[in-house]
Amino acid sequence: MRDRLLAAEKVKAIDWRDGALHLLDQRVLPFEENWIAYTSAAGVAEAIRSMVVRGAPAIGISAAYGIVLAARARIAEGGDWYASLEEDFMLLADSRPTAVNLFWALNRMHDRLDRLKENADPLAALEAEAIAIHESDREANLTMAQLGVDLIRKHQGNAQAILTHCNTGALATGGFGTALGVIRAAFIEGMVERVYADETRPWLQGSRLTAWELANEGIPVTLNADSAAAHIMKTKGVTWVIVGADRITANGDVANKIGTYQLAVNAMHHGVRFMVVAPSSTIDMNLASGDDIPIEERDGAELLEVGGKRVGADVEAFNPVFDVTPADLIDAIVTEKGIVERPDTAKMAQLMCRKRLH
Ligand SMILES: CSC[C@H]1O[C@H](OP(=O)(O)O)[C@H](O)[C@@H]1O
Repeated sequence: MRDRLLAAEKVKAIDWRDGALHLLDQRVLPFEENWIAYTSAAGVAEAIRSMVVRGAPAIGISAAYGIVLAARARIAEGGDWYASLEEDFMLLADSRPTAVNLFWALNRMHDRLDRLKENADPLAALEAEAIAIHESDREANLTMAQLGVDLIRKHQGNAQAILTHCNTGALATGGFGTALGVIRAAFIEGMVERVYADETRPWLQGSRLTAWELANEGIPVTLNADSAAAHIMKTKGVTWVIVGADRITANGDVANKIGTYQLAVNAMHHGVRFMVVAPSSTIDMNLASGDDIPIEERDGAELLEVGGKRVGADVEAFNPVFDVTPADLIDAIVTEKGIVERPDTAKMAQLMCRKRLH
């Protein structure tokens, strides 16, 4: 199956080349495909904050390359570059609060720096680490896609209709996608009749990004309002809700795009299985439960405007962009280390002790 999946890799959001980080500007997709080149940590931090690049794994990968850019600049400045680099680590860490992949990637880059051998070339080491983070996410995507398909086969044989939320595809990751990677693989294996994609207000990752990715590959996708999801589960033969994650805590609670929690409640009510797909870089064993996850609130203008056009009255707008789904509403968490069905603290701890499967 892996070869079939590799052949299906079409879109990418991140490109490290000629010593610069090139990001596909996701604020203007699907209407424009515009790449922006970044050569500074400050630029990458702003790209993450303003969602030029978004998606938990993609944010972490971009931040890792941001540290390479920062180290190059600090070394060129002269002086104690190691100390001054801390400022760039903090700048990138402050870009968005919820996706733990950002902090996982920055910690991994810092750890590489701290393990530098005497007389080693710091730039070469940091660049190799960032590329390894990128490549390992791509590999994790492929492993999770195969595991997710096996899980669907185990429970359904064929997945008639799947509902998904936000964008968890190539645009949110280092390659094939997390939840959307499972959906892509299931389609390739002839197991998907239709994908229902929540538009995912207010930033419209579903209608602008997921619908674009799936339509480009001939995967049957129907766009729906977020508020139609429960009715679709009730009337359209949906067998799985498959979503991504931005942070999974030690007990299996999952922070993901706002609207995920209500999908899980509705899935439980309608007997629809609920799958979360995320690499282990999304698992934060330092947090006991989802109550401790910082939930990003963005500018209310994102609710009051679409495409720069006002769509709401002049009132205060509350715009939390993530919510937390409790573990007891989740049927399975699929990672590159394996699957946890009916997650709990003990099972999550066992998972994190495992090696990657591929
Ligand atoms: C592959 S995980 C993508 C994850 O990130 C999204 O959030 P955002 O678009 O705000 O970065 C959403 O929560 C997705 O599930």
